[in-house]
Amino acid sequence: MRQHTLSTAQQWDREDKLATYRDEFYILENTIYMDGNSLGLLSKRAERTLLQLLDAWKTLGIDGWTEGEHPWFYLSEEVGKKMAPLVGGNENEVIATGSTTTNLHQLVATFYKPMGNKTKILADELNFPSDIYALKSQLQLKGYEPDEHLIRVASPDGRYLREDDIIAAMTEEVALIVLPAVLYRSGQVLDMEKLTKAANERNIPIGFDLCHSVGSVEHELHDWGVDFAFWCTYKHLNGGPGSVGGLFIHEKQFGKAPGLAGWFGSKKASQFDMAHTMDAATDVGAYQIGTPHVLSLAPVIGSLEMFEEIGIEAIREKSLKLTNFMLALVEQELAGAGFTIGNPVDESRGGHLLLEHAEAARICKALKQDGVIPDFRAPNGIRLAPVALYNTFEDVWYTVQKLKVIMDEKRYEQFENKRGVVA
Ligand SMILES: Cc1ncc(COP(=O)(O)O)c(C=O)c1O
Ligand SMILES: Nc1ccccc1C(=O)C[C@H](N)C(=O)O
Repeated sequence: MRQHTLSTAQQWDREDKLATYRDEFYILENTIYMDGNSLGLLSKRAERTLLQLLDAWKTLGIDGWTEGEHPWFYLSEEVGKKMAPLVGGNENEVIATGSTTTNLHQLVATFYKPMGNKTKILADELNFPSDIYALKSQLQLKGYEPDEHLIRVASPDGRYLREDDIIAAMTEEVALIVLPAVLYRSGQVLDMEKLTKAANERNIPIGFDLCHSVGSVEHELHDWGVDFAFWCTYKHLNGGPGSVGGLFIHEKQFGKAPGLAGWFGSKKASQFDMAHTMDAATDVGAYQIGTPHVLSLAPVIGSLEMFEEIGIEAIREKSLKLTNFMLALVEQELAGAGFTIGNPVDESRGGHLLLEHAEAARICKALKQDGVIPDFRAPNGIRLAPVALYNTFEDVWYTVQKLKVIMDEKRYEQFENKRGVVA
């Protein structure tokens, strides 16, 4: 295998067509940031649009809803249109609203229609806990025992899921399917097209959690026939802590009454008629509930400009090159250090890698002390996400070099092998 050196990284940085975007971000001083899959960094454009919206509040007051550069009343739809290419949706199929978990509640409340023996929700045992909590509580609301009615497809190895196992679980009893697009730990990308085809053939509504895939991998939700999807904008989309989430509804489902109704789901023209009979929007807009969190949406406007300029294909291409490089370096520099690669080594992975190690919690602490920000996921995972928009190949090189020193010198031993509060 070809031996990589620092000059390989420098050469690739010189050739990188996206290199200039790094200057658009606030790069933390003396830090290599590898945690864009939990919280992406602030860009100057995101800061600009946040300040613009604050200024609209300052100078326009209530009229900010309909005036100014980004009138707040139409913002959720406008940002939705800008996200549509990232998920492969039509413009009227995507909206910026809510948060991942609240959107999932809305979607299950809308699409889960148990009838007769068809009462089960199909999920998987590796999904993010919040999704599982939401699904269980929705079952409970309908009077079903979650342990009996939530099917969680098993993983053969605790890392990956097999699409064929999921398809085999799509039985007559299943009323709804909710799956991740990219697994939050292993980074596996599920074959959404294949799963959707199988679900459509069985007439079971299927939806995906795109938290770890949006802004990092390509999707064709409309063409695949996916019924719904939901995601956050604070990871790969760099929208900031708690930024507003995203929601996709396939047009074949338009007209379905939202399970959780609220006045922002009304047609724009009739919302302020204040009638007690809701005149719901005819597209994805119907699934909004209340007043949008405008200031948490504001940074997303600026951030998405970059995605629009570059296109997701070029982002995915660089992301894969970065993670391929990191994988090659792990193999070259860290053999014998006790790491297990916990992500797919082929390209069926999203934008992050997972290194497993019994000492992972304290290795993460040692990395942080050395200026590299990873995140730890219990019980033994180190997630590293070199982000196409702002990380360099040199960042990847130094991350692995620092890890090598930490392992060679056992520098992690000065820390307790216990996780921090959030990472
Ligand atoms: C896959 C996945 N689903 C759901 C969530 C929960 O999202 P939120 O807290 O924005 O509702 C997260 C991360 O927090 C996640 O990674
Ligand atoms: N929302 C957060 C708030 C605080 C700290 C982390 C998060 C994350 O999003 C973690 C992420 N969902 C994960 O895949 O682990």
